[in-house]
Amino acid sequence: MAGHAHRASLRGGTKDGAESVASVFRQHTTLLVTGVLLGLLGVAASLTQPWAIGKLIEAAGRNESLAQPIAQLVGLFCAGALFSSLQAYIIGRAGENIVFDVREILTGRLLRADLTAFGKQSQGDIFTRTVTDTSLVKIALSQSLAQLIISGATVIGGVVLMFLIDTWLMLITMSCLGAASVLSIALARKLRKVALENRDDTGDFASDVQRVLSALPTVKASRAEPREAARIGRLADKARRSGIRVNAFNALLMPSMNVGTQGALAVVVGVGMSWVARGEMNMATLTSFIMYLFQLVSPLVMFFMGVGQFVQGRAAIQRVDELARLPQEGGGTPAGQASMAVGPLPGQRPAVEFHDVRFAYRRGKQEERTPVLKGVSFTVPARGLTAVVGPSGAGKTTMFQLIERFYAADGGRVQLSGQNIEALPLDTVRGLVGYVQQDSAAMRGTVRDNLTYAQPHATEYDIQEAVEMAGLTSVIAQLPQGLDTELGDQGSGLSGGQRQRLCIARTLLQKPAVMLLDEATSNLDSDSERDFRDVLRRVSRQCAVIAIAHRISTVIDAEKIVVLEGGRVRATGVHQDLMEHDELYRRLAGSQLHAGPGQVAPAAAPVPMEPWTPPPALAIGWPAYAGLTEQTVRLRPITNEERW
Ligand SMILES: Nc1ncnc2c1ncn2[C@@H]1O[C@H](COP(=O)(O)OP(=O)(O)OP(=O)(O)O)[C@@H](O)[C@H]1O
Repeated sequence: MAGHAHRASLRGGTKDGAESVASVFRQHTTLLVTGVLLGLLGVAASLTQPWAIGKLIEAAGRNESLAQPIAQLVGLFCAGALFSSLQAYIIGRAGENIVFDVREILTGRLLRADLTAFGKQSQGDIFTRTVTDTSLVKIALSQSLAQLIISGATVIGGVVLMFLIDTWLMLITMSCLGAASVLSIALARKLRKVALENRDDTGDFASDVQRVLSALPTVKASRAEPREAARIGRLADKARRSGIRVNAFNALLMPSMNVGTQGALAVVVGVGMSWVARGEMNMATLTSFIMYLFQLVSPLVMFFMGVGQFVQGRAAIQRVDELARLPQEGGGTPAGQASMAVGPLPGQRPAVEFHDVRFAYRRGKQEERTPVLKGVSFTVPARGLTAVVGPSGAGKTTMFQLIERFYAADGGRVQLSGQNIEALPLDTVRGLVGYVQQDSAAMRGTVRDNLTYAQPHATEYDIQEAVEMAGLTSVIAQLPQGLDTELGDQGSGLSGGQRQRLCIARTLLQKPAVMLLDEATSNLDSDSERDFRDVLRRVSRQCAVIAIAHRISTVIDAEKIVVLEGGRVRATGVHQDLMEHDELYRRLAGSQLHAGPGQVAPAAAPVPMEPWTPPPALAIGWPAYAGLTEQTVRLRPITNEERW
């Protein structure tokens, strides 16, 4: 429980992600310490073995019974094997738990990352850090750390016992090992540097592969395969070269220790045998000493292998911590936000208000700002269709991103039904606002998964209604498994227009209080677009619909049109007024907005607001809004009486 509470606090708002890997490590110290203790018992068992062999040799020399020394020796072998396998299992288990927790925390922080900060990271590098680097963290914090402690203890224990056996022989051994250790430590330092370079190079390689794969049709259409293959090849080669350097230092690390131990062995055997020949040392003592020296070789090698792995793991820990430090949305307190109670939002206020809103995206490392919205003010009524038109780059989508609170305004105020959206919990804002994006975001998974993504517990009835309203019924009927047909990445398997309708249905199912449509009809054919206009009319009686429109047919139906130019509201009004008084609107209506024959001439009469009863088959089950309230939209199931 404590561990979970701790993890929750980490997810919820660690200011400095650098603590996260260390904190996870601390949660697993009990298991790790148990593993290390078992390993130390194994060390004790193996350190006693040369002593038992010495006893066996002495007993044989004295012609005594060998049964007891042999039994002792076998017992020590078995105990050593048991303890070391238990230690390996427990440390391995702790390692898996560590990597699970690190990945869980990292995923949580990535999903709640602030979009400005997230946008600066390459997705391939994020992927490498989340998958590969976390595996290295596991190895560093479990296996190599345990290996360092256990083999370190074996070496220390062996050294102490060898001192007790013969001080001079041990001093000779120490001087050989000391020289080798100095070299090994220098190599380990260098290894850490090249390991970090290699992790970065691997991240760059992964980023580029991801970049190309996500735009594969563009690559093919541009005949860029050879260029991309060469470019990715160069990055792969850079990773290969730094990988070889890592390997070279790793390869030098162990032999440097081996040379030290082998040198020590040669000297000890030579000196020891001459002492035995002169009768200054007995054979059993020399055998025990040499056995300890042999026993020292493997732990010493393991120790320096552990150093190598730990050093590489530290490079990975650094990269994971950097990623965990990504600034979080809404101050990084999503858990608190989601559970915060919100009072009812007043019903008579406009659904959305922009008051002198200013905003600039931050680009590059220096966070250079180019103003995009330069004091935008307008209001959107609680019901009805508001169209936003303007030249490309005017800031229309940016306005939507501020309403969704993907970004915070630099100045001014964005209000949802009279409340500053900065003061509302993020979860509430995103529950109230439904967003059909410009590029119709669909995902790998079934059509049903895609439809119910914002409303996972939607009933079959609601799903059918949304599908019907979005004009998807015949499309789904033709799919091999209907709603359960699998789609590929980015919803491949459907046409652009079908994907767009899928996203519209998803948003309809969410029953938002404010629906944002970013060129949502751009991929629809004329018939589908006409049907969708009918849907819009019905939906806009239930909630505020704000549509970025490039078709005049959408715009002439609007109760209000906002003309945006260069990050400023240039004019607002209805179609006929704007045609008469706004030069840009007239130009847009004549060119960029596409009119079907006979569609432009009459100014559309405003859609009446009186209650309207739809045919039962089309009722989507929207709540009858008295106003925008957390209760009606998010918390309370919709009753039959509330359905329209
Ligand atoms: N993530 C971003 N980072 C930096 N600049 C951005 C980002 N998104 C948009 N911009 C810039 O902000 C400006 C407004 O973009 P926006 O997408 O809001 O325009 P728009 O009016 O919706 O255009 P369009 O009709 O072409 O979709 C553009 O100059 C664009 O280059």
